[in-house]
Amino acid sequence: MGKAERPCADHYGVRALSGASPSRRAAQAVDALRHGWPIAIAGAPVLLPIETGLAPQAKAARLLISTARAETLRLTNQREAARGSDPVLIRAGEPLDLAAALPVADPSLDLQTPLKGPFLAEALPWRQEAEVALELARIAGILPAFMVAPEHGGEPVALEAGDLAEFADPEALTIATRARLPIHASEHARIIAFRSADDLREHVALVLGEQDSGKVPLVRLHSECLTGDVFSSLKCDCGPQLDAALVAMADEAAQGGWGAVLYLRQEGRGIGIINKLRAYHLQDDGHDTLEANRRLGLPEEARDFPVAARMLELMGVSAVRLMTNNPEKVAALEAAGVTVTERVPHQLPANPHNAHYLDTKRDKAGHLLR
Ligand SMILES: Nc1nc2c(ncn2[C@@H]2O[C@H](COP(=O)(O)OP(=O)(O)OP(=O)(O)O)[C@@H](O)[C@H]2O)c(=O)[nH]1
Ligand SMILES: [Zn+2]
Repeated sequence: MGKAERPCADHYGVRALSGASPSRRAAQAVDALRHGWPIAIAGAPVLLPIETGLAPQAKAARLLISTARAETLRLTNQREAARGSDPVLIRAGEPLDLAAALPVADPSLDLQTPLKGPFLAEALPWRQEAEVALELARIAGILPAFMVAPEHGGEPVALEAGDLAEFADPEALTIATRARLPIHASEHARIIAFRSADDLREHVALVLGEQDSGKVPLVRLHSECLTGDVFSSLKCDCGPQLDAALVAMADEAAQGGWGAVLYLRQEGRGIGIINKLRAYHLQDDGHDTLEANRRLGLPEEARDFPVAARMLELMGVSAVRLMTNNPEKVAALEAAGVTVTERVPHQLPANPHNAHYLDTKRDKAGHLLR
């Protein structure tokens, strides 16, 4: 990279960090990306998010995208990096503004907008920092694509690559409050709300039955699905699974046991509602649920199950009977120190709109579905 192209070259890699704690710096970086402001990860050039970028004068010849996106643009091949969410540095023939860079980031523009190529893939000496940048974009719910060292990109928020681990640390989670919550399945349900200082996603647990019964509870980890949970979307099985889990727990409570639904704010397997809806658009073009995430340059699975283990710990639960068809959930809870005494299958009837989705979960994601 030529020195003249680096704004603030004197500070490259040694940008002054604020006095904030590491997890707060990561939170500020997520906030910055969501707002369209640049970030500066120590050891890497300034990065401006292409989707949200608020810098009309910004221009850059280099862009940071994901492997999957680079494959679509025919800039790399699968052998170079196995995961679609791995970072790739590309260079355009001439500097691009944000409008010209957007089609590089957004697969929904593939057909309607010609790319300002040609692009060349370049060596990426700051790979770890680039991985952190793409992960911060995922957490912010934006497309994982950046202008690299843009001119006129604006004042960046500084952080270190290691700050992300502190931000994601489940130990930061605490119980914020509890309340009685009569629900359709049980008039005696209770709700517990959790939060952590920097990660703004607030998880909740719904508890049915008496915890002091001494029985191992029936537990369901339910990942947020706005479309399925609220609008009863037929594209997935989330809504019926949630309803059936609550009914099963009410039955359990009626028999002297108890159950808990942990409602995890990890919409779209962790990519956020907007990127999930982008994935739905790609699914309408024939891609399956995993390919669609990949084409967006996002992980196929980005949920954080250790946070669920932490919720159980805060509730005083060390062993569960887990309602799931997903062996990864069992493995993740056990890895985080929770004993899973039994996996309770949780399969609901398919419909014409979700049959292919369920087949993909069974055939490609290893879910134990018949
Ligand atoms: N990215 C993406 N997320 C989806 C899609 N369909 C459902 N989801 C999300 O997937 C999550 C539910 O995960 P599933 O894979 O259906 O089920 P699971 O929780 O892993 O497994 P079970 O415990 O067996 O139900 C929710 O966060 C949904 O929002 C999709 O097509 N794309
Ligand atoms: Zn769903």
